[in-house]
Amino acid sequence: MSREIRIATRKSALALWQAEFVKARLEEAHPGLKVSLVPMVSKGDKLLDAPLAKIGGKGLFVKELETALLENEADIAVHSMKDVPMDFPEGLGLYCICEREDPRDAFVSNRFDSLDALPAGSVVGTSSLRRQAQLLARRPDLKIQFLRGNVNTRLAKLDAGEYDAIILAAAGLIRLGFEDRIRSSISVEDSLPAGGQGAVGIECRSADSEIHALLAPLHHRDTAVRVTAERALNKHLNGGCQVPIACYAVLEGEQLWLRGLVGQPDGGQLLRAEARAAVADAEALGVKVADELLELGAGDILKVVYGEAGHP
Ligand SMILES: NCc1[nH]cc(CCC(=O)O)c1CC(=O)O
Repeated sequence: MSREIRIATRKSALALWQAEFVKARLEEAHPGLKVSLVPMVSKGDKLLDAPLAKIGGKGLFVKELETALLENEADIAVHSMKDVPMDFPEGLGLYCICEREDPRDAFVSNRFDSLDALPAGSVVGTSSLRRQAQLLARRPDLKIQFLRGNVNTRLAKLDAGEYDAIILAAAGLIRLGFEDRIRSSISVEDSLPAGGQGAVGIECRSADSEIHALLAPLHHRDTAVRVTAERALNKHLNGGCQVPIACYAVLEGEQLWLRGLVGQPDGGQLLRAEARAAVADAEALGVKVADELLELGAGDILKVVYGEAGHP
């Protein structure tokens, strides 16, 4: 194989880890293949200090990478599936989803072992409305304080004493070698994850069949069907990881079980729905659970959130 594969990637530690992971897997699957990284600074990284929901627009982290693909400056882009918008620009698509890492949220603290061990009034850092809604529903006494930045920055802010605990995706911590910082994993029952959490996906040009074939050994079918159902739910609710929508699918044999949740950011109300369907109906399952959430009143909650975040 004479061709080189160029991977467009953000420069954050997690993005670089994921790009290096895909590079290593590609080299392993295709001995002799040349794979290189094309690091770029994304608009989301430049705006790391502003609340994401307020600067608005899904996929802030993704756009620059897509431009590089369209302008043929790179061949593939590696994404956290949780951050990938539902729709792709003309000429691009998602052609590979790798095996999912731990999908749960993780409780990280230097003083306490778990959420339940936090004294009343403790300060918990997260800027995810999804995490905030579920935390406050269970522990209305907690104070949620805004926390952004990449994984290293967030841990540094915890260590500086600004928070009693912070909540992060377990997957990011594990990938970056910070597994020992996880004091307890929060069950999916207590904190339903964001759609796609823990999974890495690969975007490339739709016409580049040579790349599609090279990516095939990295594709993990079980993860892909689960994430397909989750993304269908998100898409139907016009959601992303910056809104209080959670969803999580698991396989029970050849049957998919999808749970979804929409919550008021203050935890006052959590709407839940779930359903099962055959793997072949993954997308329809996502739409079905989303529709059930809408019937329960999810639209009213999301209208307020989108309004505040400046969405249409
Ligand atoms: N929204 C940021 C983001 N996007 C992906 C991950 C890491 C975990 C994953 O792959 O889902 C994180 C950090 C976090 O939420 O703690």
